[in-house]
Parts: sequence; C-alpha cells; structure tokens
Amino acid sequence: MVILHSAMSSLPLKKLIQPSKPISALTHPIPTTQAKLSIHFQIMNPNASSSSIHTYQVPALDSDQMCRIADQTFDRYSSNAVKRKGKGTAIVWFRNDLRILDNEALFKAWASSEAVLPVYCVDPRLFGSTYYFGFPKTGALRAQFIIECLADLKKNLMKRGLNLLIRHGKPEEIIPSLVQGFAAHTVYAQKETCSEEVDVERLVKKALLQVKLPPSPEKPTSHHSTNCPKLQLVWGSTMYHMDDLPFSTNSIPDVYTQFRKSIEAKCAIRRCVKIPTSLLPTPSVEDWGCVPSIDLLGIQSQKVNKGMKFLGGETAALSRVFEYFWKKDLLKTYKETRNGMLGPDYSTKFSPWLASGSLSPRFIYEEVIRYEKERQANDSTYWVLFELIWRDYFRFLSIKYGNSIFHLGGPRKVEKRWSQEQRLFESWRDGCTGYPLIDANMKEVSTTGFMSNRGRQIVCSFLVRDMGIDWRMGAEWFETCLLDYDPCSNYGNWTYGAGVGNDPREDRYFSIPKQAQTYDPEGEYVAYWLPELQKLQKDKRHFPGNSYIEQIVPLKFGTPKKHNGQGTAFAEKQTKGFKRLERKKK
Ligand SMILES: Cc1cc2nc3c(=O)[nH]c(=O)nc-3n(C[C@H](O)[C@H](O)[C@H](O)COP(=O)(O)OP(=O)(O)OC[C@H]3O[C@@H](n4cnc5c(N)ncnc54)[C@H](O)[C@@H]3O)c2cc1C
Ligand SMILES: Nc1ncnc2c1ncn2[C@@H]1O[C@H](COP(=O)(O)OP(=O)(O)OP(=O)(O)O)[C@@H](O)[C@H]1O
Repeated sequence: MVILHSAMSSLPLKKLIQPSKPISALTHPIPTTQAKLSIHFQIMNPNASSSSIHTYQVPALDSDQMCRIADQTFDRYSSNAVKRKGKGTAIVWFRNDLRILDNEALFKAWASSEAVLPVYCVDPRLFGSTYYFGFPKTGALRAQFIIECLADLKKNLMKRGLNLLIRHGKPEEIIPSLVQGFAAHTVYAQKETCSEEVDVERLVKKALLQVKLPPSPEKPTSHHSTNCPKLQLVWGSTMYHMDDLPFSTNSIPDVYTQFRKSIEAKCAIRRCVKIPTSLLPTPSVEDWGCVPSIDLLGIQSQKVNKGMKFLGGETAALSRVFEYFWKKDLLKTYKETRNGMLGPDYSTKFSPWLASGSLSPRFIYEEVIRYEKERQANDSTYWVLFELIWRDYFRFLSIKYGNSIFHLGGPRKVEKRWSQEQRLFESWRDGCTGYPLIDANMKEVSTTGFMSNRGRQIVCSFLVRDMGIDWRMGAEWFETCLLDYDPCSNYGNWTYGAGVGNDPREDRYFSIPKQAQTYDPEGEYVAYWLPELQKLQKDKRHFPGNSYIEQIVPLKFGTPKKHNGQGTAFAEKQTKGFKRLERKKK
C-alpha cells in the first residue's frame, strides 16, 4: 500500500512511499512523425543509422577512433621513470574511480608491491532502494553505464598486462577474503565522503583486523604477533586535493564565492599521476569473474531511443574530452552556450564520467591549460574550471555537513512545511504537469539519464516552490535516474535549490515563462521532447493552452491568465524585459 502525507508530517517516512511505476515503465514511445528537429539530430550524428535516428551517441566517434584517442592519451600520461620498490601483493579496490589515468590508488598499489590485484565488488546495496522513498537506488541507465565502465576498465588494465577481478557481494566480505587468499599487505582505495560509503570503508577496515597473515620476511614480527593488512584510503575525486586546502574541512567557507576565491588564491592543482606502461606481473587468479549483465543485477534493461546515449568507460571519457575541446573546438564558446538544453554540444557532458571516476578532473584541468596554450584562453576556457570548482565545493561541504545534506532541513536546519502529495509528485516525475518546459526536461531525464544544468534548476524550483513538494522526493528521483548521480553534487544542489543549503539568495525562484523565453525562445527543446507541440507556432509551444494537458498547479508567481495560446501576460512582460536586456547589451 502506498502511504503519502499531503502535509509535513513527523511520522517516519522511510520506505513508506513506493513509486507507483517502475522506472522501466517510464520510457516513451518513438514518435511516428519525423520532426524537423530529429532530422537536425540525424544530420548532426555521423553514426546515425535508420534505426537510431532519434539518438545521439556521446561521444560521436566510432570505436576505432576512440581506442586511438585513448591510447594516444595514455601514452602521454605514462612514465617508466618511477622504480618499483615494494614487496608482496597489494590490492587496488576500485570504487568510484573506474580509470587508469591519474589514479593514485592504482599507482600506490603498484609502487608498494611486486604484484597488484585489481578488484571491483558489485555491491548489492547499490542496487537496492533510495533511503526515504524507496525508489530504485540505481536506475537501468546508470547501471548500464557502470557496466560499460567496468568492461572498459578491464580492457584497459589488460592492455597493461593486468586484469580486473569482479566479484558479487559486499566489499567487507570480499576484500578480507582476497587479502587472506593472496596474502596482500595493503588494500588501496579511493576515499569517499558520504555516510553510506564511509560505513563500508569502516566495515572493510574492521574486517581486515580479523585477517591474520604470516609474518613477512621483510618485516619480522615477534613470534606471537602476525602481520596486519591495512586499508589505505587515497584522496582522488576532486580537482583541488583535500590536503592542499587552505582551511580545515570544518571551516570550509559556506559561500561558494568565498571558497572559490580562497582556493584559487592559495592552492595549486596537482599534476596528474603517471603510471608505467606495463603493470605486470599479474597475480595468478583462477577465475577473474565476468562484467555483470544488467539482468544479473536484477534490473530490467532500458534502451535509449531518443536524445543522448552516453557510452560508459574511460576510453569514451577521454574521447569526449578530445571531441569537445579539440575536434569540435567548443571550449572557446562554452560560457556562452553552457545554459542550453538541446543536443550534446552546448556543454561538456563530462559529468557521467566524472561521477563514475572514469575521468579525472585534474586531467580536464591539464587539457584546459594545453588548449589555452595551443589555441586560446578566454572566459569560456576558465569557466569550465569555475564549474569544476562547484563540484569540489559540494564534495568538501559533504565532509563539513555530514548527513545533514540528506535531511529535510538541510545544513541550515530550516524548518518549513512541505507536501508529499503523490498526485503532484507523479505528474512532475512522469512529465505530465501541463508545463512543457518541466515535462520535456523530466521526459529527457527518464529517457536518457541526463538533464542540462538549466533544466535541473528549473524542475527543482518548480517542484519545491510551485508545488511545495518535499525536495528529497525530487533528489531521490534524480538519484535513481541520473547517469552522473553523485551524492555530494546532487544533494548539494537540491538543498541549494530548496533554500535549505548555503545559498546567500534564499528564495531562488525560477519563473517558467522567463526561463522559457530566455533559454528556449523558439520552443525547439520542448517540441523535441513533446512532439505533439511541433505542429504549434513557435511562440505558442510553452503555453499551448487547450491543445496540451491541463496545468496541474498554478505558478506561484505569474500564473498564466490566458489559455488561448497567445502566451501569458507575465510571459509577455518577461519577454519585453528580455528584449530590453538584449538591446542594452548591443
Ligand atoms: C538539482 C540539481 C541536481 C544536480 N545533480 C548532480 C549530480 O548528481 N551529479 C553531478 O555531477 N552534477 C549534478 N548537478 C550539477 C550540474 O547540473 C551537472 O553537473 C551538469 O549539468 C552536468 O553537465 P555537463 O557535464 O555538461 O556540465 P558542464 O556545464 O559542462 O560543467 C562541467 C562540469 O562542472 C561540474 N558542474 C557544473 N555545474 C555544477 C554544479 N551546479 N554542481 C556541481 N558540479 C557542477 C560538473 O562536474 C560538470 O561536468 C545538479 C544540479 C542541480 C541543479
Ligand atoms: N551516497 C549516498 N547516497 C545517498 N544517500 C546517502 C549517501 N550516503 C548517505 N546517505 C544518506 O545519509 C542519510 C543517513 O541518514 P541517517 O538518518 O541514518 O543518519 P543520521 O542518523 O541522521 O545521521 P546523523 O547521525 O549524522 O544525524 C540517509 O539519508 C542516507 O540515505
């Protein structure tokens, strides 16, 4: 039974609320009429076949090109200068760092041993349910993306003479038994910051205390003591290293601008870690295990039949950097295009690879610097770094604020009434609110696993401010759907948008007419995702009146007065404002 509260309730909500439809039920049929925009996409997509005219592969390169680019990049980032001095076996436990380039845990495992055993644990908890509302914790599209990342990591490790051992189960059970079996002295892994992941680290550490290894000849111990294997956690998820911050994590500035200015003035970004071309010898393993299939994870697969299809893995990640910076030369205009919503080129699309760790933010930084030297430096080239600092900021804040980023009142413990009305939430989730801008964005995220930054801010504002819905319902739905789901960036941005985070502007309201006019003035984006709007005149697509579904709630500010397709009084006012601004700029 589904229990929902129409007003703020003090009852424990955990697991009471289930989505009424599984995510797999949220795919949308391919429209029968071939819209102009889809043709535009087809022309843009060199790989489009007649069966995939509605999809755009990111990156849009074939597999040979991608392998070449990845190999060339690996060559630039390989070094045989460091001599290996370690003894015995070390394990590298891959988590959200599914890459070879600039992977400090992998480098340290190699340098401190004679043989490295790379391991990935398919942890069933990642495929359970979200905390409060019981949505799938990892939706089908992200699961597929992670599977692709694992297959690619295995392939790239094999190119260096290693392999990837894949086991199904909890790391706290798998890792200690491997440590015992291989007599590994150390397990290296990337440090995480949120409680679910930190709990697993603690459990692994605890379980390692029970492992008794025979004393090693290099480190003689007294006759009754044994050698204790260690878990070494390595920092690796941010562009600025945590140890280089000019403040302790407890005193990180709450306001982004202060954080950014301080780190830009006082810290440098470390160089990427280079690893040798060969990581041999390979430990002898009877069964390396297989990259899981989506069925094996108990998830119903979902095909992307429209919009962007992202390819998982480091090879694709490095190729996307090459494509965006060098091939298409889009970095020089990023700042002007970054607020777009349609197609692969308005922004970098690096986030899915950053979230899985198949792309290092420090590598992006070095590529920006190379681009600035070889092509040009301008506001746009800097702005990618500016955005990556937002990512760092949310990661570091998750240490300072702990679990409060997941709580209703957020880091500021704001007390406010929220609704959990399921009818409203479902209309938002399924893209049936009657507001094309909201509906198009929500259909995009459930179909592709991606939504633009502009779209995310708009749908967040609509859910929390126009509908008054508990922001955690939105955040958990994003947790299910997003390819780039990252607890720090997701919950950080949601608390920000819901006014319970550290935004100096507390009431961040995104007016739909204004956003529509500014960011989709021709209605191209909404018509792409809602083909029924294609037949309408461009100026009617955002407020189509009776030719579209009824609006589920009025807007908090500027409720449309007319439904005759002429636009709203508010929209017209906003349009004039927008035009005035444009004239001023000229
Ligand atoms: C409600 C909401 C939820 C979000 N959830 C996530 C999430 O789970 N994972 C995630 O990676 N991003 C999240 N973001 C941030 C942002 O929307 C995405 O990082 C961005 O849209 C990804 O597209 P891109 O790679 O093309 O970004 P670009 O515009 O090309 O930016 C380059 C990189 O900068 C970083 N970045 C940009 N904006 C932000 C931001 N606001 N916060 C943190 N990092 C940023 C990302 O790593 C991004 O890949 C969220 C934003 C909102 C408003
Ligand atoms: N990686 C993650 N992704 C999603 N949610 C996470 C992640 N890590 C932690 N959480 C969330 O953190 C929260 C932990 O909440 P819980 O209520 O158990 O802790 P708490 O007892 O409130 O913590 P505290 O003792 O710090 O107040 C949950 O909401 C959980 O879903």
